Amino acid sequence: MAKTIAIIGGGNLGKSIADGLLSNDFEASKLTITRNRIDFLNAYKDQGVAVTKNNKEAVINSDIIIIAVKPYKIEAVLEEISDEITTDKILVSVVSDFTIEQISNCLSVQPSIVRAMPNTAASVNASMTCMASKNASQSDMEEVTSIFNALGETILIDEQLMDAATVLGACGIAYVLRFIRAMIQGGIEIGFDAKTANKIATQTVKGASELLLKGGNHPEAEIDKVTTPKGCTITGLNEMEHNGFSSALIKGIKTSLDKIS
Ligand SMILES: NC(=O)C1=CN([C@@H]2O[C@H](COP(=O)(O)OP(=O)(O)OC[C@H]3O[C@@H](n4cnc5c(N)ncnc54)[C@H](OP(=O)(O)O)[C@@H]3O)[C@@H](O)[C@H]2O)C=CC1
Ligand SMILES: O=C(O)[C@@H]1CCC=N1
Repeated sequence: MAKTIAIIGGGNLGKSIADGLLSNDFEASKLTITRNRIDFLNAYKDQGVAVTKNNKEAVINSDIIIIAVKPYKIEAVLEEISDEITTDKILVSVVSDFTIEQISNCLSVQPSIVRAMPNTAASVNASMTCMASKNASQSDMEEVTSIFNALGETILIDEQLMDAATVLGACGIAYVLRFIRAMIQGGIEIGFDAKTANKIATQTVKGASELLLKGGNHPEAEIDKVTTPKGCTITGLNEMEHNGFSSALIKGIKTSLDKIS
């Protein structure tokens, strides 16, 4: 990760990426972050990151440009920086619902363009990042992959699945957090103080994930190990299903996808 990086749009996701990079000992002096309200980036400035409103300057000074503005702003930003984009730079867009072709159409020259869909867990190096490209050279793709590998896990997908990746991986953080919050609320109702319920719920979610990530089993195989016949787990689990637990999640995921596409 020796190249210089600009994050255009230092908001929630842009800052998560910056936090992940800096915690991986990426040199602050090689990172530029832009946004309009640069006061909100003082913590990065204090660490030696270049903080500016000037997108053109950020692009000129950087090898890899990560665009992290809201979808309705990307066209204007690409038009603004188009003259500064050269073919030796790598353009990475984490913007949802804006295709590689649309990005390409906003540029006068064609650098390697990569669409990446990380999530806010990039800040703690635990992102799931789905990536797609059409024109990136192998070495440019390796460069981008190494950045996102440092921030968590990466997989290459067909660009057609990028909206689905946005829902499952990026929105997914919110779905899981709402699940954890409900666990905590339930934990408090059955007797724990909020802090203890939070600790038990979060570590249990981490443990369940690790069982799948490290053990490689299907979730139901692990559930079978917990459900004693006539026991409290299956009784509670079935009550959740009677109330639409799995169905609510699946419907929510489909509704999120309908909203993007
Ligand atoms: N948040 C998430 O979990 C995820 C978001 N995404 C995608 O990432 C993108 C950013 O989302 P998110 O971080 O949530 O949004 P935010 O609104 O938090 O961040 C966007 C940032 O862009 C800045 N900005 C606006 N206009 C410009 C400009 N002209 N030049 C430079 N910076 C500008 C804003 O700064 P200011 O407020 O100072 O104007 C703001 O800090 C979106 O396209 C979203 O779809 C993808 C995956 C996950
Ligand atoms: O909710 C949104 O629109 C964005 C896309 C992925 C996460 N946040």
